[in-house]
Amino acid sequence: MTGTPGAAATRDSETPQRSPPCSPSYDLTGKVMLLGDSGVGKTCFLIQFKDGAFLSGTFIATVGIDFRNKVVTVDGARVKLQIWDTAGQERFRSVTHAYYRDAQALLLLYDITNKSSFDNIRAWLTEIHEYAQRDVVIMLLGNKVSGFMAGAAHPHTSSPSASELAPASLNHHPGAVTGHPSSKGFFPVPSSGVRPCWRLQPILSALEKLWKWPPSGKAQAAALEIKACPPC
Ligand SMILES: Nc1nc2c(ncn2[C@@H]2O[C@H](COP(=O)(O)OP(=O)(O)OP(=O)(O)O)[C@@H](O)[C@H]2O)c(=O)[nH]1
Repeated sequence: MTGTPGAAATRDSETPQRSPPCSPSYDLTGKVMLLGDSGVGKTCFLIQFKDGAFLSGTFIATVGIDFRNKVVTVDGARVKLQIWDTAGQERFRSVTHAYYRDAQALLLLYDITNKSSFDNIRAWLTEIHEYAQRDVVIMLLGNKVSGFMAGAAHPHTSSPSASELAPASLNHHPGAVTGHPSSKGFFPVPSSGVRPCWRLQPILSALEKLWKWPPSGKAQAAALEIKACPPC
């Protein structure tokens, strides 16, 4: 005789008893990565997204990679954003490259007070084109807007043109994304133009919803180039 005493036997013709499936607390999920030089504010950006707080104090560089989830409701759908914070330091690049492949959106940050962080955008784009999906949406975000006046010309938007950044497909959002107190009154605005692929739209809408911090004030953002949706 085989079998475990007391165990319910199940014949092929019978449907096994299963516990009801857990209903996830979201309808859609999207993987988003934060990229950019060390010190541009990626970790602060993530903390601001997740907890609505600005991480001030001593700068502690990220080691490797970390992520946080945030569920945002967009048009009645619950979108779970899995936001990955990567280390900006060169020595961790081989670790972070492995995570690019299944990301739907990449937020590429630079520090508007640090020109080299902007100049390095091109190098970041080269890496992105090598390791990320071809149709990934890339958004360029200018951080640390302290002292930057709403509507004023952005220090670095005049230098690179869309064609200079090509073949990257970017939405350019200078803004106070990390919520530093001196940056209040600014936030990136959604770009207009070609709508991204329908598959990515809920994820982008969720991101844009998160960006609407703080609720008052607006910064004018220049859309350098907008990604055309490849055929699905
Ligand atoms: N003035 C100002 N400082 C900021 C802002 N965002 C971040 N910082 C500061 O910039 C420093 C670096 O921030 P992090 O978020 O740790 O930078 P990071 O890009 O994650 O750096 P790595 O982990 O090395 O890649 C910290 O001292 C922050 O307090 C901002 O909007 N304004």
